[in-house]
Amino acid sequence: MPTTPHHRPRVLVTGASIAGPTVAWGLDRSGFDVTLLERSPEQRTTGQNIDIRGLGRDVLRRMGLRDTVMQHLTGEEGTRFVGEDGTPYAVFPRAEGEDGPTAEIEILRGTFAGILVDALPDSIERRYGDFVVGAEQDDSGVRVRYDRGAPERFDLVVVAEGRSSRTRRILFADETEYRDFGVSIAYGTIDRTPEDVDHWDWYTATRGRVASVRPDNEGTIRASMSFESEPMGFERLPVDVQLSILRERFRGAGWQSERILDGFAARSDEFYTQRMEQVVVSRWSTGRVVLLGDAAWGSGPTGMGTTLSLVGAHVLAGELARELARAVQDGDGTLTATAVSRAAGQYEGLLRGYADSAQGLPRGGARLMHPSSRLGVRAVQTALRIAASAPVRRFAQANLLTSEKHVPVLPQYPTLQVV
Ligand SMILES: Cc1cc2nc3c(=O)[nH]c(=O)nc-3n(C[C@H](O)[C@H](O)[C@H](O)COP(=O)(O)OP(=O)(O)OC[C@H]3O[C@@H](n4cnc5c(N)ncnc54)[C@H](O)[C@@H]3O)c2cc1C
Repeated sequence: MPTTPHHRPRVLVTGASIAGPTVAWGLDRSGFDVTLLERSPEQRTTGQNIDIRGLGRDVLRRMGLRDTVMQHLTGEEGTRFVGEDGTPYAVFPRAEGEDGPTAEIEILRGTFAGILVDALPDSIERRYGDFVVGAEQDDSGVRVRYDRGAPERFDLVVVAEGRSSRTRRILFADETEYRDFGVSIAYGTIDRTPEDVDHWDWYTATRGRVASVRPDNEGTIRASMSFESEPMGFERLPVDVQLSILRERFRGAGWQSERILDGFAARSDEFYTQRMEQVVVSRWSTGRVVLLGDAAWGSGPTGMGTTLSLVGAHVLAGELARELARAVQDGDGTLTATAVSRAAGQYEGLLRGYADSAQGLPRGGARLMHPSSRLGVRAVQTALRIAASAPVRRFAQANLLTSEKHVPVLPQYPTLQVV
């Protein structure tokens, strides 16, 4: 259990979604004095289905949260690839311990972030509605400047601000590269009808267009539409312009396209778009500032972002806990810059290959799932039909449909285990 250090190093964690609360929880338990800062004025509750796979499940267990999470699943029973009339041609059922397109643990992002934040003890200071505008380091710490609040000093800053992290743009601009996958995606919530089923139904049309609908546990349907395109700033356009581009692009696409478009327009406050691109940062820390989660390795949607965030947060907290325990043993618990670098190096060493393999789609991979011709659509259908057939399914799920490779052995961190 945590020793009480003479000095509780002060840590600022920015971002209260998945990675931020998880690392904050672990650091607090290990003897750090944690402040969790979220830019949004209140906890963000939106977001669609996210998957928790593989090692992510182990982290949940260690945190004692698995049972709570299992009570809040979306209820998705599997994934069906369907033709224009809605008839499935390849089906991947959800199965315990198996990670197909529908993972064993599917939960709405806002629900999961809420569970993580609710698990935080009162000893963690939570602040909403401010963000970092600058950070200067010296031998003994980091001086952080905010948009609104007065500057403060910390021993360490963990940046868990998601894919478009502002603090990363300030401090890691030269180390960051963005890899474009050639696809834009639109997400929204639409009304549920009696015809809807509890499967994720996925439809591939010609001209690089894909649409899907999936159930949630709130009585609505989560829909998405993606299309192959050159980067054109679609994601930054006003919502009404995005909606009309999408309508034009999906004209004649068939299946439930018109229904989804109407649904997006009806609930435009829940409509948002995302470019499929991967953030690649050549190093995840600079001195006492460490990147974590989508801020460090984000791309999407690969189905692995949440798992990686859980695992990364657990490892980073665990490695910093080790360094703090050593600093307490050897002195007054003051965390030197060398100790922080050592922990950050261990964390990057364990996570880098895992994150790269999970987040980096094979070249052309996203485009392959968005064929342009009828022949291309038929080729995708054939590949999926084969992948869904027993006994290929188990192999495919382990090797093709999920890209979890270079999986590290999760070290044991005594302070991060409640059970
Ligand atoms: C609103 C929302 C909806 C999402 N919807 C989906 C989805 O439908 N499907 C899916 O697979 N993934 C979705 N994601 C992404 C998914 O949560 C991540 O891929 C994954 O869980 C990794 O989480 P993360 O904590 O690293 O980053 P994110 O989940 O992206 O969280 C980053 C957090 O940091 C906050 N933040 C941003 N900038 C700052 C700043 N400068 N200072 C302080 N805080 C800041 C954000 O408000 C957010 O709460 C969504 C994320 C968000 C924030």
